[in-house]
Amino acid sequence: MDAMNPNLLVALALLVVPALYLFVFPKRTGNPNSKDDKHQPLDGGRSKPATLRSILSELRIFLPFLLPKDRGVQRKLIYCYFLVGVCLAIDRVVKLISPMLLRRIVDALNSAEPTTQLPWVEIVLFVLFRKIGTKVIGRVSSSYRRRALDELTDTISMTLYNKILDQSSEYHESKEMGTVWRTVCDSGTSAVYYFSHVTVNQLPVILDIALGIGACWKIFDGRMALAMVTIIVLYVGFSAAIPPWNKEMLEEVIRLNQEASNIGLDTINNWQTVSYFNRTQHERSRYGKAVKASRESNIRFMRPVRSGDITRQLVASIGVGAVCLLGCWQIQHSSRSAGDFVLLFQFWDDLFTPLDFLVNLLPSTERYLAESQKFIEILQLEPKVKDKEGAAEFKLGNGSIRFDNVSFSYDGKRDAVKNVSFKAEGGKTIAIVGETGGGKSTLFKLLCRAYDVTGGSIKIDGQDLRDVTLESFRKHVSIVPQAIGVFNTTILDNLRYANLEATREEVEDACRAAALHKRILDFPNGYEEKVGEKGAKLSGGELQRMAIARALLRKSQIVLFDEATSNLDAETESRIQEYLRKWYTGRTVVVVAHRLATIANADLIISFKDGVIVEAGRHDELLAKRGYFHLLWEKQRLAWNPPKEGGEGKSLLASS
Ligand SMILES: Nc1ncnc2c1ncn2[C@@H]1O[C@H](COP(=O)(O)OP(=O)(O)OP(=O)(O)O)[C@@H](O)[C@H]1O
Repeated sequence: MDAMNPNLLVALALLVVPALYLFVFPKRTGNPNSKDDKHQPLDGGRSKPATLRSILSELRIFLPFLLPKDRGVQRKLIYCYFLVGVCLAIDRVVKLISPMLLRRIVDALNSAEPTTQLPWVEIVLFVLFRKIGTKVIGRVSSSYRRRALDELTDTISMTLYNKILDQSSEYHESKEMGTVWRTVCDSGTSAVYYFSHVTVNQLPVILDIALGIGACWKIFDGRMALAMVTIIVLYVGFSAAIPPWNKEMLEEVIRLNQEASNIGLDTINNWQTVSYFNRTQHERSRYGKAVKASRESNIRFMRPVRSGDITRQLVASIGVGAVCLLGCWQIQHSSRSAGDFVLLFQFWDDLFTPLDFLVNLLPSTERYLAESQKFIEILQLEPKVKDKEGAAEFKLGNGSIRFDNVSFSYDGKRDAVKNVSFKAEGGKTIAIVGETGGGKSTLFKLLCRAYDVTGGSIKIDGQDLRDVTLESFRKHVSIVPQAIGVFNTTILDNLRYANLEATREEVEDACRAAALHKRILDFPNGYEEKVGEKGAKLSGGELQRMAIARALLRKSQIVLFDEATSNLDAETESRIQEYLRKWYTGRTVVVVAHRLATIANADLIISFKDGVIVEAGRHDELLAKRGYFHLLWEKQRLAWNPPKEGGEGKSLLASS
C-alpha cells in the first residue's frame, strides 16, 4: 500500500466500476419483462425518458400556487419561504463545520503527547452543531415548511373545487365525480408534498456537494477533489444509464390502481342494486381481480426499479471505498492526521445519502407528474359553457321564449334536437310532449343553458342566452328536474337551498302547496330530519314534492318542470296541479309531461318526436288535427280505460 500512487488508485476506481457495470450488471435494454409481459409497450419497452425541459414545462402549472394572488396568503408564504431559506443556509454551515470539529476531537485524542485534557470545547460545539443544531434547525424548518404546505394545499383544494364547480353539464355527466374528486385531492396534495421535499431536501444537496468537495480540496489536495468529482460523475452516469421508469408500465400501474378503487366505490355506491340482484359474490370477485391486477402490475413495475437501486448502491459503496483508500494513502504519506480521515469520511457520508435521492430526481419527478396527471388535467380544464368576453347582464322582461332553428348534439354525431323553432309569449304555459327519448329534457337543458346549442339560437326576452352572463340569467330560472338532487342534511336545509333567505313560514307554505307539509311533520324530527344519502329516507313522490316546493320558494319568472309529478298518485297530483295552475299566472312555465291530461290547459303544446317538432298548438286544436298528439292522447286514454273486446282502441294500439 505504501508504494501505491494516488493516481493509480483513482485510475483503479475508474476502471473497476465500469468493468463491474459491463460484466456483472449487464445493461438492460427495454422492458425486463418483455418475454412474458403482455403489456409490453410498442416501442420495445424502453420508454422515452423525461427530459429536464419536458418536466420543467409540466411543472410550470404549479408556479401560480407558490405565490397566490391573495395578498394575505402571499405574505404568509413569503415569511415561511424566508425562514425555511434561512434554516437551509444555517444547515449548510453546520454540515461544513461539524466534520471539522470531529477531526479536532479525534486529533486531540490521538495526540502523540499523552494528555489527560479532554477537548471539551470541541465536544460541546460538535454536539451543539451536529446534534442539537441540526435537530433544532430541522424542526424549525419543517414547521415553517408545514405551514407553507398547509397554505398551498388549501389554495390547491380551493382551485380544484372551483374548477370542478365551474365545469358545465357535459363534464359532470360524463365523469364519475366521486372518484375524480378523491383522486384529485390525493394526487394534488401528494404532488405538493413531493415538490416541497425536492426543493427543501434535495436541491440543496448540489450546494452540499460543492462545499464538501471544496473543503476536501483545501484540507487534502486537488487529487482528492478530482477523485471525488470522478466518482460522483461515474455514479451519476451509472444512474442515468440504468433504464428509467418505464412510462407505459407506470401509467398501467396508475390506471389499474384507479380501476380497482373505482370498482370498489361504484359497488358501495350501488349497494342496493348489488343486494337486490344478490350479486355480493360477483362483486367480491370483480373487486378481488381488480386489486390483484393492480398489485401484480406494481410488482412488474418495481422489479427493474429495485435492481437498478441495488446496482447504484454497489457503485456508491465502491466509490466510498476508493475515496477512503486514497485518503488513507495520503495520510500515511504526509503529515496529515487520523482526524483528517474522519473528516473525509464524514463529508463523504453526508454527500452520498442525499446524492442518491438527487440522481433519482428526474425519474421520480416524472412518476409524481404521472400520478398527478388527473390533477393537472383538472387545472387545465375550461368549461364548455361559459360567459363570453363582454357578456351583458340578463335583463328580465316577462319571460318570452324564442327558439330559432335550434339543433344540438351531445356527441357531435347524432342530433338530439334538430332545427327546432317556436315562439312563446312571456307569462304563458308551454307543454312539451312526445315519446320517450325524443329530446324533451334536452330542450330543457338548452333552455337553462346547461349546454350551448350547436346550431341556431335561443332568445329569452330578446336576448341570446350566449350573450348574457350565466349568473344573471340563471337567477331568474327554476328547474324541477326528473331526478331531484338532495344533500345529506335536514329537510329544511334542502328546501331552503332554493332560496337561502326564505323564512320558516314561507318554507312551510311551499310544502303545504306541494302536499308535503303533513308528511314532513310525521318524521320524528320534522323539518330537522336528515334526508340520508341521495334522500334515502324519502320516497320518490316525496322527493318530487320537495322539488316542487323548492321551485315555489325560488319564485322565479321562468320555471321548468320536467315530469314534475310523474311519481305522484292521481289525487295528490290533481291537488298540486290545482295550486300550481294559480301559481303559474304571470310566469313563463315550460312543462315536460307524459301524462297528457296534466297539460290540457297549456297555452301552447309542442309535440316532439326524434328531436323535431311534429305539431304545435292548443290542446283542442291538436286533438282536432287528429295527428301525432291525438295518437298519443288516445293511447293514454285507452291505457286508462281499456276497450272492450273488438273496440276502437284495438286498432289504435295496433297502429303504434
Ligand atoms: N348526457 C347525454 N349524453 C349523450 N346522449 C344523451 C345525453 N342525455 C340524453 N342523451 C340522448 O339524447 C336523446 C334525447 O334524450 P332526452 O333525455 O332529451 O329525451 P326525453 O325526451 O327527455 O326522454 P324521456 O321522456 O325518457 O325523459 C336520447 O337519445 C338520449 O339517449
